[in-house]
Amino acid sequence: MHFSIIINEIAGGGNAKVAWQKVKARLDQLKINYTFQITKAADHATYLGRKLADRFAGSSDEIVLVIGGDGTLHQVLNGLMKSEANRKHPLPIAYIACGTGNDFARGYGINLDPLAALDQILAAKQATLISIGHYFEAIKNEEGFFFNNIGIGFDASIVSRTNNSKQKKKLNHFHLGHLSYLANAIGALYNQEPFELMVENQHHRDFYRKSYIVIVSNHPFIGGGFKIAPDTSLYDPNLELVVAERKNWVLTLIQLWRFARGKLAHSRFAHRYHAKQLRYSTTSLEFGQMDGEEMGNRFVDLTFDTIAYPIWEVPLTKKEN
Ligand SMILES: Nc1ncnc2c1ncn2[C@@H]1O[C@H](COP(=O)(O)OP(=O)(O)OP(=O)(O)O)[C@@H](O)[C@H]1O
Repeated sequence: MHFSIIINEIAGGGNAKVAWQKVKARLDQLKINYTFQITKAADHATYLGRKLADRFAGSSDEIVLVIGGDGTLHQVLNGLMKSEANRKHPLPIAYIACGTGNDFARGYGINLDPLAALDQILAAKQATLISIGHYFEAIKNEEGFFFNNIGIGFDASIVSRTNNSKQKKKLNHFHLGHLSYLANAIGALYNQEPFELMVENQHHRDFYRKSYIVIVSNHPFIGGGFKIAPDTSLYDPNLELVVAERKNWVLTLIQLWRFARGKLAHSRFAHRYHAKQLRYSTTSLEFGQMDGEEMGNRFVDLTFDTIAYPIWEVPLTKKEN
C-alpha cells in the first residue's frame, strides 16, 4: 500500500504542521510507503488532488491521505473528481483532521489526535463506503462534491467572517473553533438581510420570502460541532435541508438558541427536508459556503444528490466518538 499525502500546514492555525511532524515520524518508524506534498497556496490542494487522480485512479494499492481541515479535504475531493477515471474507480481517501471546525471528523468518527487517527487509517483492511453530496449549479454551470454541507445566507456570512477573523487563530489555539463561529454568528445577524428562496422536492415547490438559514447537510455537524441535521448520516444516501425564516427578533433569537443546542431542525421554527434529491434557487445575490470554503456572493440555482465514495479509515464507534 502506498500513501500519497497532501498537507495544508496552515490548517487549524498551524495545528496541521505540528500534526504532520508527528505523523511523519510514526510513518518512518513503521516503514510505511508514502510520498507527500505540502500545499503552497489557497486551493492548491484541488490541483494536487487532480494530479494524483490522473496518475493513480483505478490503482488498488493507492490511498490519498489528507492532513488539514474540512476545506482542504473538500478541495482534494473536488480535485480527484475532476478526473473521469477517478469517478469510475475512485481512490480511497484517508483523513487526519487538524482544522478549526473538524466537522467531517465528527460526522465520520475520526479521533482528533493525529496519531490516533493514523492508527484508524493503518487499521483499515478495506475502504468504508460513505455517501457524499453532489451539486450542480445551473447559473454558472458548475458542479462539485461536498462531505459536510452547503449553506447560503447567514451561515456563509459566518464562514466568511470566521475565515477572515484574527479571533479564529486565538480560539483555535485553545481548540475552541466553534466559539469563533458563534461569535461571528452575532455579527452576521446584523448584516444578513432575509431573502427569497424556492425549494423543490419531488416536483413539489415551496416558496419562502424571508429565509436566512438555508443549509444542505450530508451529516449532522456544522461550525465545529453544532447539530444542524440530526437525522442524516454519512451512511444515509439522503441529504437534509434546513430552512429558517427571519420574521422578528424574538423568533430569530429562539431559532439561534435552538441552532446552538442542535434543536433547530426539529422545531416549529424551521422547515426540514430529508431527501435524496433536492433543488433550491434564490432571486438575490447571496453569500455561499461549501464545507467551509467560500463560494462568493452570487445567485444560485442548485440541484443536489448523493453518490458513494470510499474512505480508508476505521470509524470510531459511537461510544469512542
Ligand atoms: N500555503 C497556503 N497558503 C495560503 N492558503 C492556503 C495554503 N494552503 C492551503 N490554504 C488554504 O487554507 C484554507 C483553510 O484550510 P482548511 O479549511 O483545511 O483549514 P481550517 O479552515 O483551519 O479548518 P476547517 O475548515 O476544518 O475549519 C483553505 O481555503 C486553503 O485553500
